[in-house]
Amino acid sequence: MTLLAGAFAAVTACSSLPYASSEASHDDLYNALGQQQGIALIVEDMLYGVAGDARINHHFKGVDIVKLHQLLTEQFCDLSGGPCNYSGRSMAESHQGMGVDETDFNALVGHLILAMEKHDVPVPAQNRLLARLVPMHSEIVGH
Ligand code: HEM
Repeated sequence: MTLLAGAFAAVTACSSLPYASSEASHDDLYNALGQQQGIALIVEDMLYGVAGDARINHHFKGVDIVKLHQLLTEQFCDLSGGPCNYSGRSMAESHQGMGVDETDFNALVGHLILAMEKHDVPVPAQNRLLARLVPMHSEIVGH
């Protein structure tokens, strides 16, 4: 298991903890990610990481990356308590038939972690965003 996958597994194991039980901490997370502009840069770097990763970039062949960047930015903004409403498809619908496995999932999350590191997002805030992605795992992997 890679270090990053291990880190994600640790987050998964802790996902029942009350990370963000109040609206205030939602807003804090949005701010810690650098608001709209910071999130857009994080998503951009994550997608560059994905594009350069031969383990997973075949999944993204032919995908409209500008649109994907816009939807991911909107989704993370929404999830972190920012002033956005995610307008894309459900995770189940958009990943249906893709055959995403555990390794693919951890690889993408690894690029997200690296992008957050690059933009100096504090580790507790990184973990809070990852914890909010955990419930999507079962809709994305194994379909
Ligand atoms: C935390 C994990 C993930 C999140 C939050 C996520 C989020 C999203 C979002 C918001 C979209 C846009 C939905 C739409 O088009 O309406 C999307 C599309 C897509 N995702 Fe993911 N995703 C995740 C993991 C993965 C993984 C692991 C892969 C493959 C390695 C993947 C491959 C794709 C592809 C190829 C599309 C474009 C689908 C299309 O345009 O038809 N995703 N994802």
